Amino acid sequence: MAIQSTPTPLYEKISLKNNAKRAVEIFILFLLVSLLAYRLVHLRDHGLEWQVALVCELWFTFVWVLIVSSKWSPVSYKTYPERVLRRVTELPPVDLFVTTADPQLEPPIITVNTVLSLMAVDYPADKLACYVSDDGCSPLTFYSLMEAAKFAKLWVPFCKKYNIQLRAPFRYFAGNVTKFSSEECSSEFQQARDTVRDEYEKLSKKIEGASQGSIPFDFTGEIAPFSNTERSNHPSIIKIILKNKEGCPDALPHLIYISREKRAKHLHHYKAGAMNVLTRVSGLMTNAPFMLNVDCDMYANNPQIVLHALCLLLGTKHERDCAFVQCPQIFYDGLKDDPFGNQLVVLYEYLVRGIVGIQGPFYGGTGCFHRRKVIYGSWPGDIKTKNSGLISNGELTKAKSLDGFGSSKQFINSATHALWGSSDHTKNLLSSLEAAHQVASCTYEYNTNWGKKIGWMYGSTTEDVFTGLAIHTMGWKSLYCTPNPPAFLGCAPSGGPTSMTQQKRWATGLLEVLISRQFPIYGTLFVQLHFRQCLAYLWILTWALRSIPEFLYALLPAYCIMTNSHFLPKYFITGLIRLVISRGQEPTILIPTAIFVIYNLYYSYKYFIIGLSIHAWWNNHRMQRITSACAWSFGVLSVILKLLGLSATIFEVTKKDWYASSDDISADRGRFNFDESPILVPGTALLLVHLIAKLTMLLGLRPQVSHNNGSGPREVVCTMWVVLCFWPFFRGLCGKGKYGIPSTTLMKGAILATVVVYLCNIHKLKRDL
Ligand SMILES: O=c1ccn([C@@H]2O[C@H](COP(=O)(O)OP(=O)(O)O[C@H]3O[C@H](CO)[C@@H](O)[C@H](O)[C@H]3O)[C@@H](O)[C@H]2O)c(=O)[nH]1
Ligand SMILES: [Mn+2]
Repeated sequence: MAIQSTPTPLYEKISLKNNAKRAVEIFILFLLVSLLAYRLVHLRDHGLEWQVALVCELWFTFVWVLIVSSKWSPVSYKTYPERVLRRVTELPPVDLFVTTADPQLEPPIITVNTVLSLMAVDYPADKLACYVSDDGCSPLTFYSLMEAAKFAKLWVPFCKKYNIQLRAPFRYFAGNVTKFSSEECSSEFQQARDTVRDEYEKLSKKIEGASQGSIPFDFTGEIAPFSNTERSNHPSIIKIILKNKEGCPDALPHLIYISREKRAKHLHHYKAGAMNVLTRVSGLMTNAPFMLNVDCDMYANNPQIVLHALCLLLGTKHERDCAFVQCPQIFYDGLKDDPFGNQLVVLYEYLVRGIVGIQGPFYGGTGCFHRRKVIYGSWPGDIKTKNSGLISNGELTKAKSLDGFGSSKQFINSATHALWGSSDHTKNLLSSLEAAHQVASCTYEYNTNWGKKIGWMYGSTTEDVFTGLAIHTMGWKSLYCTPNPPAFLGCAPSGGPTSMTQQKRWATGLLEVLISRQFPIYGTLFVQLHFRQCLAYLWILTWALRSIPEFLYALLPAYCIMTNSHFLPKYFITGLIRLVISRGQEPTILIPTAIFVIYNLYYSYKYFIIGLSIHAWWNNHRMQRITSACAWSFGVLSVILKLLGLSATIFEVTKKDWYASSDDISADRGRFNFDESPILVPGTALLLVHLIAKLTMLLGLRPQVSHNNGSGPREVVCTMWVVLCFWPFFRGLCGKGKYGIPSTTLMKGAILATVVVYLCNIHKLKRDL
């Protein structure tokens, strides 16, 4: 692709100022340090409570330092797609990847909509190829895609002709579009719209019928390869569903279905494995220098997104400044005030925008445009020196190519082409089919660098952060693309077990990265990872570990009430009042109070300035405590089990809810729900412990201690706070059906709570003796 030289850049970098916030952050840090100092000085006069509190607070300070230092360079980019069209003499090809894994958890109609939205983006169709990876090996998914391809012949021209903005049909037809352009009011348009709508309804009925089994597959014709296949035991199936008519930019892009070979004895590495197969097969078939990857539920919401991303990919002076372009994860039909705290708005607005000014956003697994050569393991310096250790004289050396890229000669040729633009590469879909089957086989990666130095990294259930970290460690930068309307929209998991399982997978995967060969501190000391980028990575990679101090800290007030002791400096509340009245009697109580107040004010202020409500802040704060206690603690557990060799970590696919119409959405959708999975036990137990503590206090069952040395209003306020944070569980105690905590979970929680209460009392007795 040649870029004509013109002075107008394709994007504009906007640095956002936030000096006031910095001042508050430094102030809180100062307070935290003072609290720690106070604790240290008085540690000898107090017991276990103070030691535990000190360790937890040390940890919180560390986490605070990490987050504060890494989000101080907030940057935004404004992109100008029309300039790409003007400046670039020839638009580069882009390969589009969609992954799906389970037709039950991920209804094919969702995948179909994502695929349709991608096929309809504003970009010459002969430059696009859409690859769908199906890890479920499902005839249903394949059938749905074939039907979708027929519908696409109507849908794509319709969108382009009338410049429709929403190109995922289910959203377009569900939306109550109120504003029509003059063209859209014409009767011709209305007629076209009605036809397309009827066809879409037919399509969704067909897919629905097939999902419910009312259309039996006869396993003949195109579907024949699916007969006698099992999900985890089948040969590779690669089907060209649609083929772009050679060089016809107004037709449809290629659409290719891939179900890689799976055999029981061979590891398949979940999504990372699927991405690597997609990379290889697309390398053979189209070999585009850029690749977009989305989850099956993330449809393209901005039809110009490919152009926006190209502004950044082609606009930087040096390629090393943009290894990949990440768009934020945004969700459609987001519930009001984010009751499950999973819309990630503040995370993206603050932390991610902050690190954009350092080395760039983390790779988030979806909504990301990659440079193919970066995925092939090339280093930023290779651009100049053409020497990556894998390559000599622009050709892959024979010995190295074998353990690097695998044994397919055709693929190695295509990789050479992708890396250096040399060597012949035929881009013929049909002629590459045989080689495509070879590279999609489950043995292809043996003795190669796939998953180690090339492609998506293996060994973590968050292959995305792992792969992004590897790229940043090599010294590449990444850029953040936030066009308006948002680039991609996806489906947020519902609250309760689904959301917890997702968080558990994230915490597990991140911890796996932390203990992997990509340890960020090593990357900073010996490779090219920037120091503050390393801090940002540490912040996210230690999510799971945070559950331990948080759990203990949450237990402390209950422990103190039951044993009639205290963990906060004396006169927490009364002292404050006395301080105000008589000025300066007990300055120490100011420290924890100020930290608590400022921390919460500061966080709620963040929500406030990006236009979210205080309620949204509270929901997020509360869910953060629940997630930490339930999901993240299980993350630690699963990594420990993995280290002990007792069980492997697995990628559990998140269930995607499908609502055919807005009438299906129940009013209780924002209510936390429960099932019998053990992940909800820690939260239940924590709540029970606090309720027991309150009860012992009310019934006067606590041991007596000398005046002023026991627990007081400060601990009571703290338990109240914990109970408020775990309010969904409290409601679950008396809820019914899926909104109530099932009796088995309650039983397990009660046993755990009893153990904790018992241990507290034993400890107290020992101390008194
Ligand atoms: O064996 C598998 C498992 C999953 N997937 C696909 O991976 C994607 C993400 O799975 P999902 O269950 O939706 O996970 P989320 O937690 O919603 O995904 C986030 O977190 C993942 C890492 O944990 C990233 O891979 C995702 O891109 C990111 O959106 C989906 O398209 C799946 O179809 C596969 O292709 N093969
Ligand atoms: Mn998802």
